[in-house]
Formats: sequence, C-alpha cells, structure tokens
Amino acid sequence: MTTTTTLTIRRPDDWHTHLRDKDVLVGVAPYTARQFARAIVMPNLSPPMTDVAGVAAYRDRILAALPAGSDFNPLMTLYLTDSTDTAEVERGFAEGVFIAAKLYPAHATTGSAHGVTDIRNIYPVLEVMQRIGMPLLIHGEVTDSHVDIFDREAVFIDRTLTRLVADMPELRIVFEHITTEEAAQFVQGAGPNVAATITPQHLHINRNAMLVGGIRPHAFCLPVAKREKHRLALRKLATSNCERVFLGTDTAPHAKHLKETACGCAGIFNAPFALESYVTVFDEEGALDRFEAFASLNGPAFYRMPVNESTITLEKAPVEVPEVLDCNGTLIVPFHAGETLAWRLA
Ligand SMILES: NC(=O)N[C@@H](CC(=O)O)C(=O)O
Ligand SMILES: [Zn+2]
Ligand SMILES: [Zn+2]
Repeated sequence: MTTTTTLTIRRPDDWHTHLRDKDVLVGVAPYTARQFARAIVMPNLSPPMTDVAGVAAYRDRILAALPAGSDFNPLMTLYLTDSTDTAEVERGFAEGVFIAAKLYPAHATTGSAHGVTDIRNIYPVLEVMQRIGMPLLIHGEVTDSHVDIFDREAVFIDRTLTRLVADMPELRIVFEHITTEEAAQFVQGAGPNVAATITPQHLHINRNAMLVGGIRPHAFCLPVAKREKHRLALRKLATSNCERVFLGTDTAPHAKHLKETACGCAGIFNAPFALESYVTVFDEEGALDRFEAFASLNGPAFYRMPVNESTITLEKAPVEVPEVLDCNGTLIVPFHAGETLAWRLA
C-alpha cells in the first residue's frame, strides 16, 4: 500500500493580486478565488483606482465576476498619485472600502504612469496613514534611467525606503514582491512595522530563465528576476519563520499576444497553480512545517485580521500545468506552463 503525503493548513490568502477588469476579470478571478479566501487587489487599472467611489465600484465588479457560491473576499487598495487627497484616504479607510494604499513610483511597472513622481509629494498622505494605522504597499524600484534594471530594487532601499522608515517609524509598510538579497536583509533587520511579500516565480527562477536558449517573455515580470544568489536568499527568508514575510503571488495576467511581441508586457500569471508552486519550494527546502505560517498566518497578523477558519489540503501528487488557458476569451500562458508540479490541491 502506498501512502500519499498530504499537508492540511488553514485556508491561505493572497496579499498581492492583479484581477484586472471587464472580460479578463471574469476569466481570471475564479483562479484566485479557488485557491484563496481573501486577496489584496492591486489598483493599477487603466485608469487607476484613485478614489473611494471608484474602488467601491471595482469591488462590486469583482464580486459579480465570481462563480456562484464563492465566498472569496477581495480586499481593496487605493492607488496613490502626486495629488491624492488626505481626506479621501482617511474616509475610504474609515468606511472599510480600502484597507491599504499602493505606492507605484511613476513609470516603474505596468500601470504606473500615474504613480508618484517624488515620495515627498505624498508625505502628508503618509503621515495620515501612519496615524490611522493604514498599511502602505510599495513597488520598491527606482525609475532613474541611469540605474541598471537589475539594481533598481537595491537602490530603492538605499535612496528611498531607509529614509521613509526613519521618517515614519510607525507607518506600516509592505515591501511587495521582493527579489534581492538586499531586500531580504532589509526586511529581516527591520522592526515590527515592515513586512514583505514574495512571489512564487522569484522563489523558482533566476534571470537565466528569461534569457538562456532564447528570450522567454513569460518569465518576464517586474521587479525582474535576479541572479541565483538572490533567489537563494529569498528561499531562505520565505522558509525562515520570519513572521513579517508572507505569500503574495503578484499574479499579473497579460494576453499571450501582448507578451509574445517586440515589447512584451511585464507580469506572470501564476494564480492557477500558485499554492502548488509555493508548496513545492517549501518541500524542496525541507520546510513544509513552515508553509502554513507563510501562506495563512503571517499575512492576517500583519494586516490585523482574523485567520481563516476553514482548511485546504495539498497532496504530493503530480499535476500538469497547461500550455495556455482560455480566460473568458483571452488566451493567457500560466506560470509553469507545460511543466509537471509535484504537489496538487486536493
Ligand atoms: N509584476 C509585474 O510585472 N506586473 C504587474 C505590476 C506590478 O506588480 O509591478 C502588472 O500589473 O502587470
Ligand atoms: Zn509591482
Ligand atoms: Zn503586482
């Protein structure tokens, strides 16, 4: 008789998700809702979600896009710009419409054209957020054209983040989708108000995945995957039991034809097999006992929310990832396309 290795944990949440809008939203939201109880939904739509009414209406569109009977809870965020109004931030947070605000340095990534041009422009907003305990979520890369794209996260730590944390020690910050050893060290050494999310792709791939044997647009996301030593540092941090580090997939769907082109979009669609992908890493690292904290406990603790009561079970059995998925009419290539993962959602 053979026995299957299984892992039962509290139902996880995804603390960094792009659900998009309209037809694509209907195509991709069920993948996230199938795996996660809640997700922090990013506001980088076109146009971006910059006010209370817009965010509330977007939340309704997400709920309408879910399969019948789904109890998935989208946690909404506000997109910060140079002209964000402090009163709007305070009102939306007090009303529970959004639970965090997102800082995109202008032109750092997909959908960031309306982002912040200089962090000092939003210091009044950040002071309000610090006072009311509202988390600031950061895409942490500088956009200076003189800085090499592989250094943009590390330079952001030196030029912006270190100063911000010193200026606003009580501000609750999530350093999103970290990709470097420098970021891992920064988070590990930070106080209780600084947390980080880590994506599955940055635990699985280094920059060779993008460039060896031909250019591979489906391995391209921002911040871009770095060299191997950074991937190893992230795997160490994710499995280290640091309670300020948690799951955030950064699932970022783009149509296949918009990635397979001369100027392809940044973003990896990892929602369909996200838990399978993460748990494989924890298994490889001999850290299955630490997976529940990363996936289901640390995020709620940082966001000051209850943990989920229900559970999910993962089992060590192969699952094949399709080459492409038809997401309500849009073809999208998932992370791990064509591979067989060693774990599946039971
Ligand atoms: N991660 C990405 O490469 N892309 C994200 C934006 C982001 O999270 O930076 C997207 O919205 O497509
Ligand atoms: Zn980002
Ligand atoms: Zn993102």
